[in-house]
Amino acid sequence: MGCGSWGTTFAQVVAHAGHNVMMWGRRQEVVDEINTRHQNSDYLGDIALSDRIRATTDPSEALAGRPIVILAVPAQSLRAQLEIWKPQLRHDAILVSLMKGVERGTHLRMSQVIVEATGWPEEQVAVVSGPNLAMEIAQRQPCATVVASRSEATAELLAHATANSYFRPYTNTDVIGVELGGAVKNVIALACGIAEGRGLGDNSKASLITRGLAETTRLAVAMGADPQTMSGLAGLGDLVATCASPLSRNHSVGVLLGKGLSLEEVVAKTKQTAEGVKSSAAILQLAASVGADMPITEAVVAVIAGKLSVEDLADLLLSRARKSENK
Ligand SMILES: NC(=O)C1=CN([C@@H]2O[C@H](COP(=O)(O)OP(=O)(O)OC[C@H]3O[C@@H](n4cnc5c(N)ncnc54)[C@H](O)[C@@H]3O)[C@@H](O)[C@H]2O)C=CC1
Ligand SMILES: O=C(CO)COP(=O)(O)O
Repeated sequence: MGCGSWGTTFAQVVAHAGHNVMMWGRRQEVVDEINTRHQNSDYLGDIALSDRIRATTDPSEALAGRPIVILAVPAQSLRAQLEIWKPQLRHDAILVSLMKGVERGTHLRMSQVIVEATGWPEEQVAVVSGPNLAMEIAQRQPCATVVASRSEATAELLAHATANSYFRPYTNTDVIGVELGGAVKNVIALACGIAEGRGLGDNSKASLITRGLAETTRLAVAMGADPQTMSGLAGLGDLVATCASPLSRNHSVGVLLGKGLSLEEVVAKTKQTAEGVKSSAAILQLAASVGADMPITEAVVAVIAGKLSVEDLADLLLSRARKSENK
């Protein structure tokens, strides 16, 4: 459900794992191009899509009778979409989130939004998160990911359904850690992009990545996650990929902010979803509710809100009281 970069690329992953896939998209021209030319040129250039993939703008055609439903719309639109889609879902369908965000207002992770909006049991919900830049995967470059569900059997089933010659899923039952790793790395990537846009080098970015992992871990553990998840693919793995890659939309938004563009100017230039822009404040509020200190996230939220200039960001972080690294 969603014909953007990741929805389309993931459909290709599933097709290459040997399954037929029906995609739902909002725009008729995108759906037509997938069906007739086997391409989604707006998002994936001239990548050839598998013949196993078909698309429709009709949600009931996409959903009716499907045993696995994969959700790939922007995080902040998920709840409204699920309210429309819920009546068409097969009662035993497994619902899978590909999204990396936290809902504004409720501070809920995407799997929690799914459970709340559909009434589905947690055991029928899974999430996929890891170092998975869509364009690299569309080019069949090898990578790994994490498929997480409260139910080991659900995670196993989905790993089986998605594993192919270039995509290696690992299972995990720590849904909290996997989802928070994915959501917070977008905020740290914004910070790394800002540093890059300001002309700072690799020491600054490595410091942000490492301390970013420390604050992600603080939040995740306070929410009940396993700290080991944070040194895995959905934690460190995705953080490194997103903070380093020019393919990352969050990273790219940060670079433009760092170069001095206003948020409005950057948003106007950015066609695709950069979840960190909208999720960062929700993540900070969630952290405040459990007493987790997240100084990099706080600084990014202040930049996005126009309360801190990019020139002052590094000074703010460096002027904090010194402390022990491991506390
Ligand atoms: N692109 C990537 O490399 C990866 C993206 N993700 C996550 O996947 C999720 C989706 O991202 P992408 O597919 O990359 O985004 P995208 O911006 O490429 O595509 C989003 C899709 O959702 C549709 N859409 C936009 N607003 C909508 C609304 N209000 N209601 C319904 N549909 C709407 C768009 O038409 C588009 O088809 C995000 O949470 C992102 O963080 C996760 C891993 C990799
Ligand atoms: O989540 C991603 C890679 O794992 C994609 O990152 P962006 O959303 O910043 O492009």
